[in-house]
Amino acid sequence: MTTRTSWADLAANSAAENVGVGSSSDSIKVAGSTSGGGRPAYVPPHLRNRPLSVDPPAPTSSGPASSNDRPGQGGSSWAAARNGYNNRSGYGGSGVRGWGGRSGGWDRGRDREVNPFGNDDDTEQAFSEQENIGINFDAYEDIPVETSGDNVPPPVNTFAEIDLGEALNLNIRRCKYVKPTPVQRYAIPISLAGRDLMACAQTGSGKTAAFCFPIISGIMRGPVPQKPLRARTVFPLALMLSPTRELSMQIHEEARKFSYQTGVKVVVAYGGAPINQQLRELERGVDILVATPGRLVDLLERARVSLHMIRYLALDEADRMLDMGFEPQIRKIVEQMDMPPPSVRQTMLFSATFPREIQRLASDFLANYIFLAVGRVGSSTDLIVQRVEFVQESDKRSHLMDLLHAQRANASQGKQALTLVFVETKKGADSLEYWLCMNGFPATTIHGDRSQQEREQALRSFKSGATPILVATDVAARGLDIPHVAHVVNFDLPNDIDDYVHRIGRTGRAGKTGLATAFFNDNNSSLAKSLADLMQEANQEVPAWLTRYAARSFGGRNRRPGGGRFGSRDFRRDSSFNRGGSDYYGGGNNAGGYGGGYGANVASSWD
Ligand SMILES: Nc1ncnc2c1ncn2[C@@H]1O[C@H](COP(=O)(O)OP(=O)(O)OP(=O)(O)O)[C@@H](O)[C@H]1O
Repeated sequence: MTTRTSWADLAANSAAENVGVGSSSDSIKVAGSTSGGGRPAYVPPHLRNRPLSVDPPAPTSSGPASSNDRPGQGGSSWAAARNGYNNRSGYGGSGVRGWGGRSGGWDRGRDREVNPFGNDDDTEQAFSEQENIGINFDAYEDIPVETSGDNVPPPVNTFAEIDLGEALNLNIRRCKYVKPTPVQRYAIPISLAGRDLMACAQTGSGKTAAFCFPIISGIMRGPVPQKPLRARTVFPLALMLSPTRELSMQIHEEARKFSYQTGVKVVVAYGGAPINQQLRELERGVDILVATPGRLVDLLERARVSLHMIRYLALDEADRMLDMGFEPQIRKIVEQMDMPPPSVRQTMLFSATFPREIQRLASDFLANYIFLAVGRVGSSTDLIVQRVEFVQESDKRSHLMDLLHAQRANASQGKQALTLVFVETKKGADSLEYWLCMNGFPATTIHGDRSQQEREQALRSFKSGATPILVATDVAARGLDIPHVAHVVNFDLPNDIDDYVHRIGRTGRAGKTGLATAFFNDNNSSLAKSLADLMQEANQEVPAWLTRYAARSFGGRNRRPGGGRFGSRDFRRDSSFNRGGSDYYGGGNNAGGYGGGYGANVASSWD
């Protein structure tokens, strides 16, 4: 067992970076709005945000306008993007429309667009010193990057190099994003060039913006959609799928910020919330639909949503979406409804982990795609200090209590960092929450047996610091971006190393440091090898007893073949794939390379 003193120091450091909770920060909202009542007609993006007059929008008269803002003009990067798009879709020819005045609101001014930055005022004041300003992106500077595929577009170093358009650039500034993260540097130019993408980058490294920016920009500049007239059916242009309700809500919130005053309308649909409210919101117009698979299938079966006009498909947490639980639903949505085929739409898959067998499945959804790995595929970021402690089942509670007491003792006055505790079962979550509360540690839970309202309330309460401990099952393991989580405790370790990677990734986000503690015992021996390997790769101290466990175990599901920095790289580069004329990817020999970027850290393609 490791010493407490060193843990306490770590906890204090991590907490010091993450303190500040106490404001009523609350970025998760219930979908939809009840205002409005009537059902206004769909207004395409190019007609929205225009003054009420029927005159065409005046071209910008001053300043270096981007091509996004000039009707009929295409900057070079956009020209490339549309070429890619037109090649695949045949939608071209109807003329790319420029963007006009951006005053006014939705629906020709009938409906005001709510400012998604408006509610953040408190949060801004409380956190502005700690958040995106001065983020330590230097931490990512020498991160290894690998790309493979045909003619990979070069990365950019700044947002200014990418012509995303004035309105989107303004929103990027409102978000206080000063420069792109490594995954954004590579993924955005690739997507803007119209290419399909399978991207793997570490937790908390900005993947959401990496797929949102090109989609929003693409819709703003795309041809005017000729949407079929079908009563009560809506035709989104982009679909973003994610595995959990809370993650879909979060993506929706982010996408709404990025698309504020661009005229691109984002709507979310997820289970557990009243469908009528979501239907009303959809009827008011939708360009980007963010959804969980189950609720989307429901909407498709009711013929309230058609995927016929989809130009962009993004799967967040793509490996999770294609594992056994979700794959049938995803196949139904992508292959058996009316979505255009891979060669017509543009598809982007993102995750921090991409097991080889899932890459193989995923390749069914992609056409001539580029594989991008930022950091080792499936690795954790070394911004997270990882500790593993040997704790018998019966000692777990008292051990957790010791950790929490140490953390409390080290917390700076009146300010408490957030702690996320992962357990295996829903019952276990409830019981641990009760016990913590009984012992003077305010806690709440999130798991699949709670109502959606309770889940949302729990997250709100945790985020605001009112209940600084959240006991969760894997429903909170992926994607959730909760500022100020200083400590993730794996009270029960997961069976799969990839789940461990996602869980600990709830801390140490966007350049900040974090701490992750795992309780290990004989029940977890099948995880020993992969855990020890992962920790070693992230330059963590591996306890001698864990190395002994690892030496004894055979790994099974969690064995990572290949080892090394790019142990789980693009599966198309496997020798078994390239032999025997596999039909997964036609052209292993003609793939172009990429030179440049991070110099020695960039692996060349198809080597
Ligand atoms: N260019 C940027 N500059 C500053 N902050 C950024 C930038 N891009 C993203 N962020 C912030 O980084 C945080 C993490 O981003 P995001 O949630 O997209 O990570 P992720 O890679 O999707 O993580 P996960 O794998 O856990 O889903 C968010 O708070 C986001 O606002």
